[in-house]
Amino acid sequence: METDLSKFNKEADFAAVAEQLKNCIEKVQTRMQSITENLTNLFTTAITAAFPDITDPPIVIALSGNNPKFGDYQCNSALPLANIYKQLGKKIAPREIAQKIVENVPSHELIEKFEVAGPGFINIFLDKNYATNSLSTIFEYGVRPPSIKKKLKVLVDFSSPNIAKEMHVGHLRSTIIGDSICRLLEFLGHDILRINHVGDWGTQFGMLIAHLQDKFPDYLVKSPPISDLQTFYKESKKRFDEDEEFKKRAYASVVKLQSFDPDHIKAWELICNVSRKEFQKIYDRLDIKLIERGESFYQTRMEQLVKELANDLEEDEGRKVLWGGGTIPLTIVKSDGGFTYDTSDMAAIKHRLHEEKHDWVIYVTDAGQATHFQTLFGCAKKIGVIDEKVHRVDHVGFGVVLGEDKKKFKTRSGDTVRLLDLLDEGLRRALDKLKEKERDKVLTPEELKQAQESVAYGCIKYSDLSHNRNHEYVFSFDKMLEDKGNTAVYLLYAYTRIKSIARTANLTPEKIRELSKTHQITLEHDKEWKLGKVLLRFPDVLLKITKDLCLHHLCEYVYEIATTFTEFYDNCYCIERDSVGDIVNINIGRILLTEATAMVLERCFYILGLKPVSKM
Ligand SMILES: NC(=[NH2+])NCCC[C@H](N)C(=O)O
Repeated sequence: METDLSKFNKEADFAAVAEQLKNCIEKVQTRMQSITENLTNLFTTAITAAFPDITDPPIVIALSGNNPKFGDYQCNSALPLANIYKQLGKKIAPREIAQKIVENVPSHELIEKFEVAGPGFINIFLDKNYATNSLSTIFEYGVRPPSIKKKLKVLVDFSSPNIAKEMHVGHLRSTIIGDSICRLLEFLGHDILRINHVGDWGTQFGMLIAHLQDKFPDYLVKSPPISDLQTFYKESKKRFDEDEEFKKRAYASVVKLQSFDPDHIKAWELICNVSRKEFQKIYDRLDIKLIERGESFYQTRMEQLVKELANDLEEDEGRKVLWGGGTIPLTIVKSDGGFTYDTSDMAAIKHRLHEEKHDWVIYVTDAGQATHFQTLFGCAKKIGVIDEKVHRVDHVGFGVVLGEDKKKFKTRSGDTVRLLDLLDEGLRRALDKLKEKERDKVLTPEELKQAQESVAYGCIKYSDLSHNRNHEYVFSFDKMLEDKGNTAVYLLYAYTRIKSIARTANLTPEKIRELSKTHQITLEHDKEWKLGKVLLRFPDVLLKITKDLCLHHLCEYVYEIATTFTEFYDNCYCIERDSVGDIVNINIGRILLTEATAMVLERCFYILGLKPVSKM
């Protein structure tokens, strides 16, 4: 390339180039490249250049199947393009289209070569040098997320149990799925607010407070002993159903509470605190961080909302409802003048999108509430609260939890399962499993305890996340504690095995990082290459999950890493020994690949809320 030096404004250009370079370096340091995104961009360029007369051409990039003959990725745009031309009355053979596309793809370090195959598939072969360099950056900068278009303010509404009622397995699912979504979006670099939208404001508080006042008249000066809120709830409910006088007082209490009468607020706080303590025990055990902002938070906003909506509300048998284009309306004001779950959700979404200016709000609840959220979103669009051009809202629904008998998850005696009991059982069963494998004989008591907790909580979280959340799911400790198949136990073991390889070779992670400066990951052997390519898909997997918020994609990916690693390890020596078992050779390139695998796994585990242990 020739440069006209007379036009070269040295300082300004130097500064511009330096700036560009700095940006490039920063990008490599903080972000990993998404192969699918890169290919999509390249093929968009190629197809628009080759076929400028087609607006919005189909860009279809997919992973090739298992046969290396078909390359690593495919562009399958030629066939649909041929169809578009056919409809326009032009006959062009798909193979010819494919050929023309290939000729127009700009050269890129990612791609070694293309092959047009069959009726017009474009097989794409990744470049090994690119792969080696890309994987090596992991040692220097760690496992990084892919680029995002814009840093978003995201609110995730999850867990959200109800005060004075039992937190049940449905809430456990919401807690696990919601936490994992937060971890993923945080890792991608978004700004996340984790909100526990607890049910702390319904009419049930009237009867609870009235009952509290009767049973512990000195509650304002002495904390009442109501550790067993369930029983307390049942007692007050019984009185509410049987005693007209009490019922009246209960209603009066709600009114007083909702107008913030200090004594009623005090009673309400006492009751909420009991539940809060119980919920926190679960969150601490599962290492879940959440900020409580319950329905009560919206009381004054609900009052305001009703005023603002005066012209949009319709009378319906004494109720005031809001239609949003769906089959049912939201009930904004009940016939007795009170507010509902709908009212608080409408006030909440307005607060979230307009006062707090979130770009994206995610609700994680059971699929049974799908209609509620559809209606909420429909109404919010209608009254201008959701602007589809700038806001994204998702209801992340999930199926019901079933027992091993495929019936609703219950204890043997038919009661709802207490979550703390469930976690305790997990701990017990995890310990049994570790003892069965005689791990108690090799681990220190401290290591054993860590392994026990990692397995117990890990298996509960993982079995939930690894199932497509849209389906119902059978809760089975036997299944989740199996050490074969896509289970937490299998994966945690796989991870410790991978970590032990370098340990056997006497190489610490620090030493391996040191070695990565002078040695390269090897991707020569078929199985090395296969594993390397799986690791490079990490950014793509994360981007895919941001679209449908289905974490099972990540679980499938983790499982694929573990099984591909096993294939590699069975075929490629990392450490060679002589006949008496002494180490005679360490293959550094393979140790590097092993460590990169462990690092990607660690990152995935983190997003899934699993805590790997290096010894198990
Ligand atoms: N904004 C919301 N509606 N969040 C979900 C609340 C879940 C509700 N408390 C329940 O137990 O079903």
